[in-house]
Amino acid sequence: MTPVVSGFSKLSKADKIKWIAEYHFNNDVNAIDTLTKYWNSNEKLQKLHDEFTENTISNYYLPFSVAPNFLINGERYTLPMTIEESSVVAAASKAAKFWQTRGGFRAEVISTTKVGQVHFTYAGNVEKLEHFFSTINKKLINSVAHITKNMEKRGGGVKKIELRNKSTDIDNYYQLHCTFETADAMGANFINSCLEQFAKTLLSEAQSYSEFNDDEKEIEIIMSILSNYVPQCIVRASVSCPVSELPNTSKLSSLHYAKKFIRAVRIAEVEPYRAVTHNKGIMNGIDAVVLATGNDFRAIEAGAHAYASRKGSYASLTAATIKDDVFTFSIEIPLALGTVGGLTNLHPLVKLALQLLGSPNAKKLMEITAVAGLAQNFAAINSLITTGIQQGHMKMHLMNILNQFEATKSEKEQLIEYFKTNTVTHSDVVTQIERLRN
Ligand SMILES: CC(C)(COP(=O)([O-])OP(=O)([O-])OC[C@H]1O[C@@H](n2cnc3c(N)ncnc32)[C@H](O)[C@@H]1OP(=O)([O-])[O-])[C@@H](O)C(=O)NCCC(=O)NCCSC(=O)C[C@@](C)(O)CC(=O)[O-]
Ligand SMILES: NC(=O)C1=CN([C@@H]2O[C@H](COP(=O)(O)OP(=O)(O)OC[C@H]3O[C@@H](n4cnc5c(N)ncnc54)[C@H](O)[C@@H]3O)[C@@H](O)[C@H]2O)C=CC1
Repeated sequence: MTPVVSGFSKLSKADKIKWIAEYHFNNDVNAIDTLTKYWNSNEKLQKLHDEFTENTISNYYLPFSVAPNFLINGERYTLPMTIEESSVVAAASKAAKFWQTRGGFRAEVISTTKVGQVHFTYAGNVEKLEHFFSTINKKLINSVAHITKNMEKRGGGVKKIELRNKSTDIDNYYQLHCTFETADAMGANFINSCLEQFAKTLLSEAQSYSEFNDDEKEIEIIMSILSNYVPQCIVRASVSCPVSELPNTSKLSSLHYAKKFIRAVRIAEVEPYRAVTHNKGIMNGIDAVVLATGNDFRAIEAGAHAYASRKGSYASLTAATIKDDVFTFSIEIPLALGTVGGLTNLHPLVKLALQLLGSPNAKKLMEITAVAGLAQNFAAINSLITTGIQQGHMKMHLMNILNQFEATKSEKEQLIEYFKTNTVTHSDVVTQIERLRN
């Protein structure tokens, strides 16, 4: 068994690798070589990456791709996408190309309010707590003036603080439920700093509140933290066109296509097993743009899936309709994104990604990202209701399988040609490689 290590965090990078090699790889030089060959030859750049997180021993590459032809609110964009899965970028590009000749995507930010909470316990008279809160509400806001001063100049800051009584859920449990505007920042650090100060002010004011008895003064702060559930930080995006402009083939008329498409979305509205996969497809597009622009994809994922469950069961984040012979496909999703803060101004590729998008503010990035999700979902449903998902997905995945078998350039060329007219399956790729090699 690997021994317990103490002080690992304090070892140099070289010593960390030495330890890993000794206890996990039997000092195999190949393991050390794999870790070190991903280092950047530019020492300054490598140091920057080392310092993004802790105990860094190497870099983990993901492709940095682009999807062109996105027409959004009349402007043309090339989207940066960072994702490991084949066919996602191709699918986004295909959807963008399709819709750019049909008016493009429309997108609109509905609201940008974020939430944070101070969770505390208070064992005493509720009316007294409510009265106490009304007397300190302004003091709470004033106590964070040093933190909010610059944010207010940008039009942000604390919007409101409410006292919420949750004691029917958990004995003596209350919250300061606070709302914020954070301008172009995602806002986690800003909100958390404000909340921790609210908690301190709450405690100190309780100590000097003469109406409280000694027990009531013993408010206990459980925790102060922003919420990644942001149902008031919402963006909406849509595409629409006459039904007659939708794809049509000898097997499927445009009208039949539209009805089948709507049925596929309806299934994701009522059937959670389908909804989760449907929304996973949406997140293929969203996460790729979120990662490329240096945003927190865990926060985005958690918030999106919570929103998908807001009506009591997990459902589709997109909707589709036909009205007056016009097909409309839309998405509504919470996206607490930032174009400042976090890694946005630190990671050279993130900076480049934001420049590629024309240096958007947070609202514009919300619109672009929602569109990436909608486009991805359109491409996936288009495949699902026509050819099936495997045809296109496996066409894109072919190169990965060929690389797994270390196919030569000539083998690749021959097999790409062969699979132009044959469906790609893992087993047939193996058979065809063996055929070429024997
Ligand atoms: C894969 C395609 C796009 C092929 O589609 P196709 O019609 O065979 O592509 P094409 O070769 O005719 O090219 C048409 C356009 O597609 C794009 N395109 C095409 N190939 C490339 C490429 N190599 N690199 C970059 N872009 C590409 C590109 O825009 C191109 O235009 P062009 O550049 O030639 O003017 C299509 O089959 C498709 O959209 N499939 C859906 C794929 C998908 O959704 N993948 C996600 C992974 S599966 C999953 O995770 C989620 C899912 C699907 O389960 C969700 C759900 O169930 O809802
Ligand atoms: N639960 C969660 O989601 C948590 C996330 N985080 C992390 O926090 C980071 C995001 O926090 P932030 O406070 O956004 O980042 P941050 O603290 O790095 O930077 C944001 C700061 O930039 C400044 N700023 C400059 N120009 C601005 C403008 N135009 N608009 C707004 N602010 C401007 C403000 O001082 C603002 O507070 C992410 O890295 C995230 O992963 C941290 C804790 C918890």
